[in-house]
Amino acid sequence: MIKITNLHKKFASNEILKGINLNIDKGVTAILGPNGSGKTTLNKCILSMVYPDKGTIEINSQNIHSQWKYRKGIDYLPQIANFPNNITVNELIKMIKDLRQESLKDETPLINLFKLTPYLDKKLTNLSGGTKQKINLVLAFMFDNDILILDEPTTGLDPAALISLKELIFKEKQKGKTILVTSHIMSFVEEISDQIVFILEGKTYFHGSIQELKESTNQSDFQHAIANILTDNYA
Ligand SMILES: Nc1ncnc2c1ncn2[C@@H]1O[C@H](COP(=O)(O)OP(=O)(O)OP(=O)(O)O)[C@@H](O)[C@H]1O
Repeated sequence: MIKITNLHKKFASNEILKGINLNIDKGVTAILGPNGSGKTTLNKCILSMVYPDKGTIEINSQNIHSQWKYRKGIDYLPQIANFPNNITVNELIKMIKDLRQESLKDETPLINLFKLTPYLDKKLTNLSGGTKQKINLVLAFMFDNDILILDEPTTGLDPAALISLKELIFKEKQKGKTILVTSHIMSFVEEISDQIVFILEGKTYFHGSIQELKESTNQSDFQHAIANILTDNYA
């Protein structure tokens, strides 16, 4: 379980998180909110890639402040992955394995799932955006930790890869993992999520199930429920 209490973060005078309180349980939790609302910043605080100004984050009842070992227990798909462009896919996979030095699943089923075999000896610079994203997904799913953070996992994926991604997420969820997903694709969010967190103006505006969100916004359709929050607050 991830427990976030009174989390604040600002960049210079730009206040992004203004007192986030959240308890994130096992299953799939979607972190939603408008562009720039702080979803990636929240993910990075959980990973200690960004240090909060105030507040605490506990993972399995341990405060992560000044800790680093806990990060080995989190698999992460960044929104933008910057790897050296002149190495091959095989070299990248080996590099990440060497860096993380931990038990991992065999990546071959993931390579097959995303049909990446023809690309293994190609340099990253020669790959399309969608193919790079599939490789990033392999890198995120090839370890087997209890927490998985996926920041915009659908970016650039073709429909077949999108189905494969959904299957993967379901499989990992069945294992009892805690999975955080950030996405602007509401149909995807609706299919995979158990819980929705909506961040607005630095605070947790809503946390609950999709059904609860529909009821609280008086909408029968998920996409309209989300749109309703935005128009209510920005119209
Ligand atoms: N390292 C940084 N330095 C300065 N400002 C930053 C930094 N990281 C993020 N920001 C700012 O914080 C705000 C929130 O960014 P963040 O990426 O967390 O939003 P987001 O909700 O993930 O957005 P999107 O939906 O567009 O991906 C933005 O205004 C961004 O410019």
